[in-house]
Amino acid sequence: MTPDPTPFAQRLTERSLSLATRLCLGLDPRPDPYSGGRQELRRHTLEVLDACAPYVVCVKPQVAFYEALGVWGMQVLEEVCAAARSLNLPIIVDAKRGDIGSTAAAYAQAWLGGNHAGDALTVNPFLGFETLTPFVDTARANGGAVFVLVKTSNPGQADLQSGGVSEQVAAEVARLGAEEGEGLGRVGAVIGATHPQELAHWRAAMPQAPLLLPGLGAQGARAADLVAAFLPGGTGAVVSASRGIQYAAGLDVSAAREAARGFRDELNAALA
Ligand SMILES: O=C(O)c1cc(=O)[nH]c(=O)n1[C@@H]1O[C@H](COP(=O)(O)O)[C@@H](O)[C@H]1O
Repeated sequence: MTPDPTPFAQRLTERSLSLATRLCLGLDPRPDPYSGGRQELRRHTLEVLDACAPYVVCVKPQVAFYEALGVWGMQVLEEVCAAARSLNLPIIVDAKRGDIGSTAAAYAQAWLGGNHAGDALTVNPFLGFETLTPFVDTARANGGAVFVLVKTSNPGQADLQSGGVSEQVAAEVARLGAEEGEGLGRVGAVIGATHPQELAHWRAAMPQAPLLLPGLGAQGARAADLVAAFLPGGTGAVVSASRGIQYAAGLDVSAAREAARGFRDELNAALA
């Protein structure tokens, strides 16, 4: 698979502006709702992708949901990524990887390398900034990007992410972005959409970072509260929802489409 040569952030911006959307479709298939078994899960997930594609900037499969289904699940992930590619949808693989440098290099090769499943990857900085290098280098070589966890959406994030730790990670993201030159770079940041009062701060701290804001819908974040995360012109950030779209009304694919359309419209109205 030949990677798209256009830098990832540019792909996001172009698609965002041409389709007037800032929504990222999370695809996290859970086994419970499918009385028809695995094939129903596979078919439904692909149908939701197809139905929602016109309303979203990009797609974000969380790999845990596919890993939990074993080898078969990983094949479904490959299918989801192949379908997204054929729809020209940028793919953020949400795997939150991080390890010592040599292992990080293997993770980077797995998720961002030549046979990559995706274009961008969420990465965990807990093992130190030196361990981000293989991810950033591999993303650079493939036109991809990384999204570094800076301030996650969950209540328990405060245990480890307060006390200046997130500030240090943000400073490193900003430093890496500055190395890239002008404009949005290939090193982005994850900021939970559940922290609306902090968004202006994080946007200013990482001026060149594309931001990924998860937490819309099921975790209680609201589109109207997220404007401060965006750059002028309403670019520079994408907001993701998973359960709130795929399972908006059971397994009803039309309801998933309407949920995606609704989130898109709410984000656009907030930014108008
Ligand atoms: O990196 C992420 O996407 C992420 C970071 C974060 O801080 N919080 C968070 O919820 N996520 C992911 O975003 C998705 C949220 O799913 P929903 O709560 O169903 O919309 C899941 O795939 C989470 O793993």
